[in-house]
Amino acid sequence: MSVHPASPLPPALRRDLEAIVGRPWVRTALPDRLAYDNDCWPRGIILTRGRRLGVHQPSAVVQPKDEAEIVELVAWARATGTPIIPFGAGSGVCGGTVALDEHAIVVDLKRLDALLEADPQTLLMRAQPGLIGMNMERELNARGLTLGHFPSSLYCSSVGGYLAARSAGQCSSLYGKIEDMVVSMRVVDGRARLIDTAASPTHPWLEEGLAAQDHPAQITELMVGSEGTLGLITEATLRLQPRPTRQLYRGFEFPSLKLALDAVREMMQQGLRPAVVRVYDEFDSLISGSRRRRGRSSGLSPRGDAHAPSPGALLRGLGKLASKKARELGLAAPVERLVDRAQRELLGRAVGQPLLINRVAESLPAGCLLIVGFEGQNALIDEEAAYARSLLERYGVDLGEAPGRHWLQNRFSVSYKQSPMFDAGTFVDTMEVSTTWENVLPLYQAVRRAVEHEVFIMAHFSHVYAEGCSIYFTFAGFGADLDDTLATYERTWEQGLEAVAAQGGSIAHHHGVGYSKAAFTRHDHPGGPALFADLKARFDPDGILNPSKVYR
Ligand SMILES: Cc1cc2nc3c(=O)[nH]c(=O)nc-3n(C[C@H](O)[C@H](O)[C@H](O)COP(=O)(O)OP(=O)(O)OC[C@H]3O[C@@H](n4cnc5c(N)ncnc54)[C@H](O)[C@@H]3O)c2cc1C
Repeated sequence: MSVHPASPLPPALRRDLEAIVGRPWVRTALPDRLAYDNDCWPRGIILTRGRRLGVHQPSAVVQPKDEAEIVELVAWARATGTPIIPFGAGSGVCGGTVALDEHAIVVDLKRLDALLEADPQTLLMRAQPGLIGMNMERELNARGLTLGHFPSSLYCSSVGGYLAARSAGQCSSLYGKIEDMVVSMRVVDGRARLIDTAASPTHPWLEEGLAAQDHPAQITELMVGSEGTLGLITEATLRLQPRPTRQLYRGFEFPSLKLALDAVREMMQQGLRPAVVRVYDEFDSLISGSRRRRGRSSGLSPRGDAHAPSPGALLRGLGKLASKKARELGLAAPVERLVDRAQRELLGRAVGQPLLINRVAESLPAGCLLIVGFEGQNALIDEEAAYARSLLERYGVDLGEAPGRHWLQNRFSVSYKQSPMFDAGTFVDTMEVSTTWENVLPLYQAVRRAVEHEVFIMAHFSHVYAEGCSIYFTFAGFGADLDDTLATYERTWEQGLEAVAAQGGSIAHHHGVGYSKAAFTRHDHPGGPALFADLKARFDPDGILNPSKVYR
């Protein structure tokens, strides 16, 4: 392991930065730079576990305290040609905050963490970008309010990060994605101009012949999802909701994935608005324990949110699969016991046999689990939930409230259990794509076929709309050594995203693009590169803001 300990930031530039934000808020020591070497991009985690450190370390980490300091920082970066990477909480999973140039500085916005206003009358709030989601929710809840935005990373992600990456929370079917919640923003662009998208007559855009005050919403639209490439978000005004007093969550089981998806599609197209809809494919359902029979539903234990399965869950699932297969093959009890004894060893190797396991999982006559939840203030919710229940029972079996309650209680608990898998030399990652209903199953199959030789893969379907839904693939794999693991990881992403593009799906739904998917964005928007170049010329003519992200 060799890491260059000294920052390449020249002393004179360091002094400039100290003059802007104060000495304690400029960090150039190796441990500080290594702390920002990666966000939650699994490729970076593979590198770290393989002791290959410092690949993407910035030259400095700077923490401004307010908008004025951010304006000064951007002006300084323009003058010195220094790339700037905005940083919220670093929970992004696409390498959106990694430094690709050793002179880049990270601008960490966590000191701007105030909830400035939350008005129960207008149901609007103003927040600074560094406010962590869970802290915000606690403050709002104390006032009887909620934003309604619950990404699984709620405890470790920020308001600015949500807006910059077009995030989606678990309750997006009711409350929308973050772009549906934002009213306006304050942004410092790459020319060091402060843009208030609620617009003022003296807006600098007027000089360029663009009447910003006539198009405030459009500027907000451009900035949401721009992932720090067009501006640093310094404040946002967002719509609030009264905190729900009623939460009705249930589980259902369907004989096939197709029937589960048909049921959900009909529910959405009839105009029902559940807060949460999550259909798990056969293997994910098996891991979730959906194979219990009706009437024993109190023992069900669907996983919380599935950013990635824990190694235990994955191995238990593989174990269930092996025993089930043994029973189906009519193996006598002693043989089954033998299978059991061999299981641990076999399961350890199973992750190395992705094609075999993927195909066995496909041949299972397993059912599919659905978690569906309704939230609100009054009896209308009871009626909507009852109507949904009768609709869903035409396709599948009601498992009662227990699976729904269990999911609700554990919805933030699973996502943090990936480390042991990386420690064991395997990797786990997720690929969230989206498409319209007629293409959901073909896209699901196309991606499975494309990567089934490389990794073990399963999926759930959430963030549903009248016209389609997102597919959230979880995959796990490993290689003989670090380089082999990286090669498997990269082949999986490339083959997976090529399959998504060829099948006409969108390569991202809510994790953003970052660096990892930037080479594929052109598939989603054929005219995109030219449009993006035009936007860069307007907002960031020197290309200092988060270079090589979103498009490359
Ligand atoms: C366990 C886990 C679960 C997750 N679950 C979900 C989920 O359910 N839904 C979901 O949508 N995502 C999820 N994510 C992904 C991630 O949490 C989101 O992308 C989130 O929006 C990132 O917020 P952050 O504050 O951590 O941003 P960061 O990772 O710090 O930054 C993300 C991007 O936004 C830019 N950026 C950050 N702040 C600003 C700013 N103020 N101005 C301009 N640009 C900025 C960065 O440069 C970067 O490009 C999950 C991640 C993990 C690790």
